[in-house]
Amino acid sequence: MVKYEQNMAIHMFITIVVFILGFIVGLTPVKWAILLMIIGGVIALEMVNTAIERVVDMVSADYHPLAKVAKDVAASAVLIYSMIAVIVGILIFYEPIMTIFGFLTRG
Ligand SMILES: Nc1ncnc2c1ncn2[C@@H]1O[C@H](COP(=O)(O)OP(=O)(O)OP(=O)(O)O)[C@@H](O)[C@H]1O
Repeated sequence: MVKYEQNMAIHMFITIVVFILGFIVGLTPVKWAILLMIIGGVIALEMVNTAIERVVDMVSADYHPLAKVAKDVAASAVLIYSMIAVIVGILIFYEPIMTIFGFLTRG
C-alpha cells in the first residue's frame, strides 16, 4: 500500500506520531481502543479507496462521468472519516496534553 499510495505513507507517519504521543501521555485502555478503531478505519478506508481507483482505471481509461462519481465518492469517504479522526484525536489528547502543559507552565 505504501508503495502504491503516497497518502498511505502520510497515514503511517501520523499513526507513529500518535502512538508515541499516546505512550508519553499514558492513555487509558479505553482511549487506546478508540484510537485503534479510528486509525484502523482510516487505513482500511484508504485501502478500499485505492482498490476502487485501480478498478475504475482498469475499466475506463477515458473520461467517464460515472468514473468521476466513483472516484470522488470513494475519496470523500476517506476525507470524511479522516476529519472525524482529527476530532476524536483532539477529544482524546486534549485533557492529558493540557494537564502536562499545566505542570510545565506552573513549574
Ligand atoms: N476516468 C475518469 N473519468 C472521469 N473523471 C476522472 C477519471 N479519473 C479520474 N477522474 C477525476 O480526477 C480525480 C483524480 O483522479 P485520480 O485517479 O488521480 O485520483 P486520486 O484520488 O488523485 O488518486 P491517486 O491517489 O492515484 O493520486 C478523481 O477524483 C475524479 O474526479
